This record gives sequence, C-alpha cells and structure tokens, in this order.
Amino acid sequence: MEFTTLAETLWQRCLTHIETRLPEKDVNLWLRPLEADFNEGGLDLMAPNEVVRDQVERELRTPIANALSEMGELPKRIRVLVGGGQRTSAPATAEPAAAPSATRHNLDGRYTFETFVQGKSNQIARAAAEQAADPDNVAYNPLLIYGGVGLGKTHLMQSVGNRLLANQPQAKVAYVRSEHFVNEMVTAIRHNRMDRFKGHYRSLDALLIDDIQFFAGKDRSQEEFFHTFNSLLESNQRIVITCDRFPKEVEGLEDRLKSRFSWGLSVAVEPPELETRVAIMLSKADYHGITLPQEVAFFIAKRVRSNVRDLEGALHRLKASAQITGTPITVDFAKQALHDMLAVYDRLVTLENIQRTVAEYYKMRLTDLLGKKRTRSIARPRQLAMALAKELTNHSLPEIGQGFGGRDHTTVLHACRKVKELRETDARVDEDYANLSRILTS
Ligand SMILES: Nc1ncnc2c1ncn2[C@@H]1O[C@H](COP(=O)(O)OP(=O)(O)OP(=O)(O)O)[C@@H](O)[C@H]1O
Repeated sequence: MEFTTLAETLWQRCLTHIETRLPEKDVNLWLRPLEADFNEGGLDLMAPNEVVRDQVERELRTPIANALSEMGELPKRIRVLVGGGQRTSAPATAEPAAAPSATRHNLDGRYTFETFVQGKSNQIARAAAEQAADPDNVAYNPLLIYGGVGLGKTHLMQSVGNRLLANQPQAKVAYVRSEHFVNEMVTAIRHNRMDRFKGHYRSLDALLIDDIQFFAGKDRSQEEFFHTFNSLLESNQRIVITCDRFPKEVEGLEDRLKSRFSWGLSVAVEPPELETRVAIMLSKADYHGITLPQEVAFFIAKRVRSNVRDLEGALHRLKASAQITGTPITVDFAKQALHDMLAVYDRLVTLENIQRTVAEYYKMRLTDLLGKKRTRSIARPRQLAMALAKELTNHSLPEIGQGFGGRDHTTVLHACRKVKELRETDARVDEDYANLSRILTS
C-alpha cells in the first residue's frame, strides 16, 4: 500500500512536470488515465485498455522517461501494462485468454479525428462520424460509411471508437472486420461456443464492423449478425458499419439487413480533391517526420488521385529512397524514385479517354465535343472536358487546346476558370465534374 502511494505521488509529480512539455490534450487523453505502481524497483503504469497502453508505448514512453530523469528519479525500468482501475500489476497478456479477440480494444490509436484531414469529399462523413462518437446522441444509429477503396472509411470508423474510449475508457468497443466476424463464428460453431460468441457481441457498448460487403452470400453469418445488430440497436448501443459501395448494390446481402442499415444514416466518402490530397500528404509526412516540400506533395497528389493508401505508399517509398541515398526530397527526386508507380497513373488518364468519357456521359457525339459549335449544351461539356484534362493530365494548356480541335491556350484557360466558378455556384455542374473525375480515375 505504501509503495502504491509512493508510486502515485511520483506519478503525479511526473504529470505536473510533463504538462509543461506536452499538449494538454495528450496529457488528459493518454496520461491521466494511467495508474502508477512500483514493482521490484520498476515503475508500472497501468492503462485502462490497450488503446491507451499502445499509444503510451508508441508515443509517450520517451517523454515520460525524460521527465523522470529530469526530476532525478530513475526507476529500474518502466512498463506500460493494461489493468488500470484495479491497482493490479497483471500484464496485458494476463487477460482471459479464451475471450473472443474483439473484446480487446483492437483499435489503431493513429486513426483519430485529429489525424483525419477534412475536405469536401469527406466532410459529411466526418461530421456524421463525430456525431456517432457523441455518447449522448444516438439519433443516427447505425452509421454506415460507404465508398471506394482506401478513402478513409476505416480511419473514420476507428476514430469513432477511439473518441468513445477517450471519453469513456471502460466502454466495451470492438472493431471487427466482417471477414473476422465470419471466421470467429465458424470457430465458435466448431467448438460449440456459440452462446459465448453471441453473448460477447451482444454485451458491447459499440460495435464497429468493417467491410460488410464480405457478408455477401454467407447466410449463417448474416443471420447471426442480423440478431446481434437488432439486439444492439434495441438497447441503443452504437453501431458503425462500412461498405465498399452502397449496400443496396451488394448482391448476396439479405434484404432485411439492407433495410436495417437504412434505419440510421448512410454517408459516402468520395475520392479527395487535389487540395485535400496535398493536405493529407503533408499531414502524413509531418506525422512520420518526413520533410516534404509542398511542391513535391502537389506533384505526387496531382498524379495519385483515387486512393489515399497509394498516396501513403508513395510517401513511404520516398522516405526509404531518400534515407538510403541520403538525398533531400525534391520534385526531380520524386520523379525518379516513383517513376514506375507514376507511370501507371499517367497511363490511366489521357486526353482521348477524357473526351470519350465526357461525350458518353453527356450522350453527345465526340465530333461535336471537338468541333466548332458553341451552343451551351455542347460548349459546357467541352469546357468541363478541358478542365478535367488540366487537372488530371500533365498536358500544358497549349497541348490541351491542340487536342481539343486546335484551340488556343487562352480558350483552355477560360474554360478552367469558368468551370471553377460554376462548380462553386451550380450544384449540377459540380456533381457532373465529380462524377466524371471519379469515372476517369477509379
Ligand atoms: N482524409 C484523410 N485524412 C488522413 N488520412 C486518410 C484520409 N483518408 C484516408 N486516409 C488514410 O488512408 C489510408 C487508407 O484509409 P482506410 O484504411 O481508412 O481506407 P478504407 O476506405 O477503409 O479502405 P478499404 O475499403 O480498403 O478498407 C489510411 O492510412 C488512412 O489513415
């Protein structure tokens, strides 16, 4: 008892010391929930759950050690363990081994609202997710986030879980991929443990279930999920779901499930626009301690358009190449280091397929799109096509003008400005542009 008191006193002093060095948010979120204990000359910091433990291990162990050393306190070792609230030194591995894996708070501490870059393409989804993370607001339950690959659905969903846990560290929040849910269920059936499986999922405060398109065709899993789902909804527990498309379009998914999903709120994440892609790159670079000049971020984001995961991949490749060669990251360096990846993207969008796609979209003839007629029904799609060419290819204004029936570069410039203006004032034009951009880049 005396040791615990000493440890707590030391820890409180350490917190006071560290408060002057770390953002208040980090101290409140990650460090205050810890309880301190001495164990054989070492300091054990007990975290209420694995999210907190992992975050402290990853990001905060060094500041803690530095603070203690600056205070002249040198414990033999520092351990961060799960087990807060009980003043026990049981390590994380001493949790009931047979519990289904999702009982552990298997959230990734990096996926938070704070690290999520907002843009036009995701602002509604983000706002809805923030609401879903508000324990007092169950208006939109379940929340369904849908959209293409690598656009931040999992990031947003886990942000909901991390926020819920930050506000209520004892909450039972489980993140599970649908594939994992199915596998767990199969194992439970095989070992005659269905009751436990059901009990576990129905006892949660929040269930985050990723990629439900994977349930397609798996009838027994859908059945079980349906019951879990109903039971959680009835007691107002939080459910967040993601899907790679609007669930009504997923073949092999039962109608009753689809209809349940629509009880709450469905929001889409779209591919981010150029400025958001640049902001994401800069923010990820900052997070990973990579010095990335803005012009390089623009250079890459202009080419890698449809998938944020690929943007991150490009960033990691750049970092590795720069480290190996000891070269600073410049546009020329990026061109070389990423040439194969960029070549794939450059191949995807050509002037010809922009023209063909726009003509098909507006159900008009290609010859009209490239011809001289100036009626609005023809001139507007032409302007959109030119603006898309400017955004999605590396062609210069004169080259684009040339490709559009030998027009002057000032005509292309005018088209780009006009489309920019229209996108801000005319929702139809904005939607057409976004649709075309998605068709061309996905
Ligand atoms: N707006 C954003 N801000 C910051 N990071 C983002 C954003 N959008 C996506 N990312 C990052 O891109 C990567 C892929 O995102 P995520 O895994 O959430 O995509 P997803 O939509 O769930 O994809 P999938 O359908 O393949 O599961 C993650 O590392 C995520 O942090």
